[in-house]
Amino acid sequence: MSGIRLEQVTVSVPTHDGDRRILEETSLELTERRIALVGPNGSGKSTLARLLNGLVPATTGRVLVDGLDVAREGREVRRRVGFMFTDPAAQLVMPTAREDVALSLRRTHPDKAERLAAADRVLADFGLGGFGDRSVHGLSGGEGQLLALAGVLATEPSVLVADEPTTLLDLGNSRRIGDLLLGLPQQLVLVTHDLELAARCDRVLLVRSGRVERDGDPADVIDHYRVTA
Ligand SMILES: Nc1ncnc2c1ncn2[C@@H]1O[C@H](COP(=O)(O)OP(=O)(O)OP(=O)(O)O)[C@@H](O)[C@H]1O
Repeated sequence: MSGIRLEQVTVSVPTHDGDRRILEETSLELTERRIALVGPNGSGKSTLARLLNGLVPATTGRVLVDGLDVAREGREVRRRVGFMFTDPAAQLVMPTAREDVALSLRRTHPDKAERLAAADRVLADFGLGGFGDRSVHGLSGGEGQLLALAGVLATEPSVLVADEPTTLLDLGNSRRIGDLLLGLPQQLVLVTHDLELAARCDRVLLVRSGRVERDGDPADVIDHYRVTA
């Protein structure tokens, strides 16, 4: 299992009346396979998640993934850390489903014909067998999220960070994607408002007002969140 380490990390953003701290000093060691970040809107969950692949830079402190400093070795870190957005439209960039997955396979399959054939196999593995020629814009929310997950996993990341991946989905698709994510062999860092899903993780962090307020056993942390929400 890979290891994520935050060393005295803060995040501040510039505003019209000076810098605003959106993540207070945070030090963490994340080694469990499935980790959920829960907490109120605007508490800093996405900020914490985005630090892990450099989408948000640390203002002070360091973020390390498998010993690699995200600020210095961003390229190598992004190879290891896949990121899944709430809205699949944010990450589906090619015209068709096949081409979109193929884009993720560039490194492992330099030959184009082989790459497209491999993309079809990936689509079939995700239950999207007949979708190769479909436009990425014409997919339903659940199909789009499945395709986004197929694409990010095709890059063979050792960590998957998923920012509210089930928020836009109906109950059935939400379960399907949730089950898929929790069953992955990779380390998963999941931002979610779905407390049932969070409860199935190995560790839960409650983020509130830019700090990790509780951290540990899912049932304990979720109970605390419920009574203090
Ligand atoms: N680039 C930015 N510039 C200014 N403020 C920002 C920026 N990014 C985040 N913030 C603010 O930082 C706070 C934390 O945002 P963040 O997106 O991390 O919260 P969150 O817990 O993921 O929220 P939600 O559950 O609503 O998605 C919010 O008040 C947000 O408005």
